[in-house]
Amino acid sequence: MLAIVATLLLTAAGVTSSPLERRATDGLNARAVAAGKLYFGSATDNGELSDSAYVAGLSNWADFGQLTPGNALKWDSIEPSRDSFSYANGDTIVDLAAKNGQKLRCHTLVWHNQLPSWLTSGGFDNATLITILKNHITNEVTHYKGKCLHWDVVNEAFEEDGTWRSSVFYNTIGPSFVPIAFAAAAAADPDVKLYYNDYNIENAGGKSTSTQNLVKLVKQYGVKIDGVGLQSHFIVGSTPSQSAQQSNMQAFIDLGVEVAVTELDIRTDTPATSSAVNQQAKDYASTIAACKAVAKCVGVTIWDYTDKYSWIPSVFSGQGSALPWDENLKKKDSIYNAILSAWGPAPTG
Ligand SMILES: O[C@@H]1[C@@H](O)[C@H](O[C@@H]2CO[C@@H](O[C@@H]3CO[C@@H](O)[C@H](O)[C@H]3O)[C@H](O)[C@H]2O)OC[C@H]1O
Repeated sequence: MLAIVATLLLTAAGVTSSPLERRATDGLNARAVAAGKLYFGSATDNGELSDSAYVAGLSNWADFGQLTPGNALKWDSIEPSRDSFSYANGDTIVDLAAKNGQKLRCHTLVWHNQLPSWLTSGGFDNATLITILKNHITNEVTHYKGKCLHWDVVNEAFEEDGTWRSSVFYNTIGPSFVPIAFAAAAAADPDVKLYYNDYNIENAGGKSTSTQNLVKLVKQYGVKIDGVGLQSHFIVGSTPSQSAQQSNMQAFIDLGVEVAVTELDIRTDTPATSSAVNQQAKDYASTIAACKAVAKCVGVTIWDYTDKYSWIPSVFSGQGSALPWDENLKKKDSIYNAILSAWGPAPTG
């Protein structure tokens, strides 16, 4: 009723909404929220924030209700020298999300990559490395206390066959580096949701089973773990089916945690053919539909929203074109509309 009165008053005053303004109430995030999810979001990075057209798209809440810093919160960025913390890049993205009314996924505290050399080459013994680990987590989580919806506490602890990954943390401390990390994060911010995050765990298999065992391990230590992040870096045409993704999500949920799709992109050989783009639209839709169908899948994040800033071509030679916006920031209608439809009806009122 209020909306009708407001519309009548605005119309009487000669103010009518353009198609663009009407559209701004609908979008990828608006549909996710209408479907009962917390957000549809995008990763971003500091270098891209000087591109005003990019920032305008990223800041559109109707499409993106959550931001994830792609690099700014990693160890080499935050603690480049021992016990010297540098929050400027992280704060820039945290402040942008707050200004836009967007939630924040904080990524990531403990990962084998993007570590400073003082840490990897320090030759620290078990006790000293545990002190360093706790100090890093306590300092960073305290700095962002109250700002993050989720923290990816530990990222990618397993090899492809599901065995523990060789890393400075595992090699020195053993598997208990994981519960130690979660305990330090929980102590620094008791309200933030704490996640384990990995790739190739979106389907049943050895790596997913090992991740389920990790959830049990953290709980056996009496330590809080709230969620598992399914990165979902997929290849066009070989993404897991919707039902495979759903049953895998459910296996985690049955252990008492929630799940989120945290880094979705679907790469193809470049230049992309029209049949690849059509298949990508179907593949995006099946992941969205899986998350929609599983109540405790809380949201979906794409790993940046435009091919202009995708990490894929720099890592997978000859591949790319993995995101719903192209290199000119132009929306790929078939993919965008497939995601909209998979979330379901537009919000009303
Ligand atoms: O030169 C480096 C550059 O290599 C670095 O690239 C980032 C690498 O990490 C990417 O995110 C990861 C994607 O895979 C998942 O497995 C991880 O969870 C993510 O963190 C990120 O998108 C790239 O930009 O960036 C910093 C440069 O100095």
